[in-house]
Amino acid sequence: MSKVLFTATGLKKYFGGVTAVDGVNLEIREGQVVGLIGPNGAGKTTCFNLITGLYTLDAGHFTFKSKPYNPASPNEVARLGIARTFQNIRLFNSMTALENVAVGMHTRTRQGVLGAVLRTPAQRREEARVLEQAQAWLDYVGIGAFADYLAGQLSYGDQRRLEIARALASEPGLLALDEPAAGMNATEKLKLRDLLLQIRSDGKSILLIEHDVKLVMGICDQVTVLDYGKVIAQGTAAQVQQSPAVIEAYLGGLHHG
Ligand SMILES: Nc1ncnc2c1ncn2[C@@H]1O[C@H](COP(=O)(O)OP(=O)(O)OP(=O)(O)O)[C@@H](O)[C@H]1O
Repeated sequence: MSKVLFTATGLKKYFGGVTAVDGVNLEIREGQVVGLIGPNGAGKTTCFNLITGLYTLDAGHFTFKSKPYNPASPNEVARLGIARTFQNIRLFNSMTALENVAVGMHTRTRQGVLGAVLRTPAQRREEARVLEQAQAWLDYVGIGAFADYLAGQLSYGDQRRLEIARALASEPGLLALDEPAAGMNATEKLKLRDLLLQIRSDGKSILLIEHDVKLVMGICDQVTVLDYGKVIAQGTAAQVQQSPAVIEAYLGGLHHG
C-alpha cells in the first residue's frame, strides 16, 4: 500500500448550537482518490473548509507528508502543497484561460510573473517559460484550444476544467476538488471522470466532495460517508454501498444515483 499523505484526526467544528463536524477522521494515501460524501448538511463542505484553511478547527489535528499541518490561511495551504477548487467557480473572468493558469503558477515562480513591470531578459525568459507551462496544463485538462478565450466565455464544464488546470499548475501534493461535477451534463461528467483518473494515474492524490454518487463510486479508492457531522461509513466504494447506515442515510439513493 502507498504511503500516507494526509491525515485528519478528531475534527470538530461548531456553528452556534450546531455541531457541523463531529469527530471526523480521514486518511489519504499517495496516489489515491478519496471521496467525501453524505446527504445535504452532512458536514462535507465544513470539513473541506477546515482542511483548506478557510475555517479554523474547534478540535482535532492534521498531518501532511508526515508533519503536523496547520492550515492557518488559504495562502499558507497553497504554499504547503494543497490546491483546491470551489463549489462556486472562482476564476478571473476578464482574464484569458491561459492567464488564469499562469496566476496559479505564481507561487512557483521566482520573479512573480504578472507583477513584473521592469522586464529584464531573465524575467522575459521566465514569463515565456510560465506561459508555455500554463499552456501545457490547459492541454492536459483538454482545453488547450481555448487558451486565449476569456474565462467567462468558456462553457461551464470547461470553466471547471480550467479551475482544475489552475490548481494543478501549483503542482500540489494534494488536489482538493469541491463538487467538480456540479452543473455538468452527462458528457461533461464522463470527460471529468477520465481527467480525474488521468490525474491519479500521474501519481497525484485527490480529495473529492461530490454529490454525484455514481461518479464518486466509480473513481474513488476510498470513500468516507458523513451524516450529521459524523463518519457513518469508511472504506472502498463496494464496502460503503453495503453499509446499512449509508443506505438509510440516503434512503436507498446510492443505488439510483
Ligand atoms: N457558516 C455557517 N454558519 C452556520 N452554520 C453552518 C455554516 N456552514 C455550515 N453550517 C451548518 O453546518 C452543517 C453542515 O453543513 P455543510 O455545508 O458542511 O454540509 P454539506 O454536507 O456540505 O452540505 P451540502 O451537501 O448541502 O453542501 C449544516 O447544518 C449547516 O447548516
